[in-house]
Amino acid sequence: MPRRIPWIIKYRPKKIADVVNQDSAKKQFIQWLESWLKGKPSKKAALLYGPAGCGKTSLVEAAANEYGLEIVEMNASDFRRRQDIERIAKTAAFMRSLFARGKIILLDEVDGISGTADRGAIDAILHLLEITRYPVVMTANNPWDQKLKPLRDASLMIAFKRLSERDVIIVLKRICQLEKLECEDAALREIARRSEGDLRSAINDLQAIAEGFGRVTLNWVRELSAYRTREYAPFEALQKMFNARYIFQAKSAISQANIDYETMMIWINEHIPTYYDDPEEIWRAYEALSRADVYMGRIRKSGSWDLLSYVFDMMGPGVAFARKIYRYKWKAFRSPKRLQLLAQTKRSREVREGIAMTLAPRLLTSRATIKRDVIPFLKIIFTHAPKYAAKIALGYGLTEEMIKWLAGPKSSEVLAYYRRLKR
Ligand SMILES: Nc1ncnc2c1ncn2[C@@H]1O[C@H](COP(=O)(O)OP(=O)(O)OP(=O)(O)O)[C@@H](O)[C@H]1O
Repeated sequence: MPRRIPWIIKYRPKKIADVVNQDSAKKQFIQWLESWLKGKPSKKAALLYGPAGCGKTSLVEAAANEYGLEIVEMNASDFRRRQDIERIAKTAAFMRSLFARGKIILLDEVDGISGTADRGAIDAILHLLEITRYPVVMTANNPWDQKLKPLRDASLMIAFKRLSERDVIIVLKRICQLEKLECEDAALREIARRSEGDLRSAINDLQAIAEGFGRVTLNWVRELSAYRTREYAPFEALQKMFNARYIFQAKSAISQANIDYETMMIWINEHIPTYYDDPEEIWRAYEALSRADVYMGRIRKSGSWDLLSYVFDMMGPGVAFARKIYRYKWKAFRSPKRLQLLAQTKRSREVREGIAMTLAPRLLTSRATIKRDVIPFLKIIFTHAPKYAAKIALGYGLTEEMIKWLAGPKSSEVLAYYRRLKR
């Protein structure tokens, strides 16, 4: 599959003038930025707020481009990690060296913090504002949560408007021209109407249709939205994914499965050989799935959820288009063995977890250590020394279910002593 650049990246505004509409926001922002560059900022931070996909981040990027500034960026999921805030704070506090470029510190989606009940993150940002030598820009869809009041008070508040259908159509038309795409006006109007002013989603729809069908017609726009409105059971999602004719069908089948994407990955992993029998197709499908797994690993490590779209690209289209030619094949996709095993052992794993949770605070060690080092010893004691085991169970407050789990065939003996002691 050729490497695909998302159009929201390819057609990001490069200059301030490319940011459609938002004249008042642009004016306020540039005045504020210039006050910084002259060394006399009116406020240390600006908080750009407004609906999704209306140009907040785009304006910051375009301005940075025009003024030759570097963007140091963080998004809300990073705010919970203190060391990251400190890393930014250090960057912000250091003197500008002779050759270093000026910087803008961008804290995207600060409204993500309000849900975390994390006062520490707000304090860390306020501290950053005290020491910064660079302009700090925050963005939010909804900055009105009570928890964000200290940030509002410390910032110049700049409102962005929801883009009109007309604005959205202007941008879509430009992209169609640059991509030399055949586009029906009615189709662009429909994409714009459905986007409700979110240009990001409108551009993504345009790209999905263009790549799927080569032409942008009203019919294809309707087809795409019909695909979006359903949830699929996993076996149904696999059927649709493997038999998809178009990239967007494979992708939406996966993203609309009614299970989480990690479980979906287990389903796909098990069923690649169910669907494919050509070794090269199997190899290519696993290659794509392993890339999805690599992206998932990066998301888990860094919290960069914007990579999730690539996970879906690899799991869905990547696996489905591993085929050499298109042919419809109906296959029965059963629940993966690994999931069945996990379901069978679920209760047992819960009891083991319960023992670890009960013992960890008493033995002043981690749950992992209890599971690794302590439980195996307890099992030996519970199966060989019932009287002693009963005393341990009583002393540590283990439940009868936990005793049965630890004692196995000796359960009745240990329980008899335990009940006697309890009386
Ligand atoms: N006013 C605009 N003019 C031109 N392009 C825009 C505009 N608004 C959005 N876009 C396009 O949509 C994409 C997403 O926009 P952007 O990241 O600026 O949205 P945002 O307002 O920061 O949204 P969010 O609150 O969801 O982060 C950009 O890459 C750009 O291509």
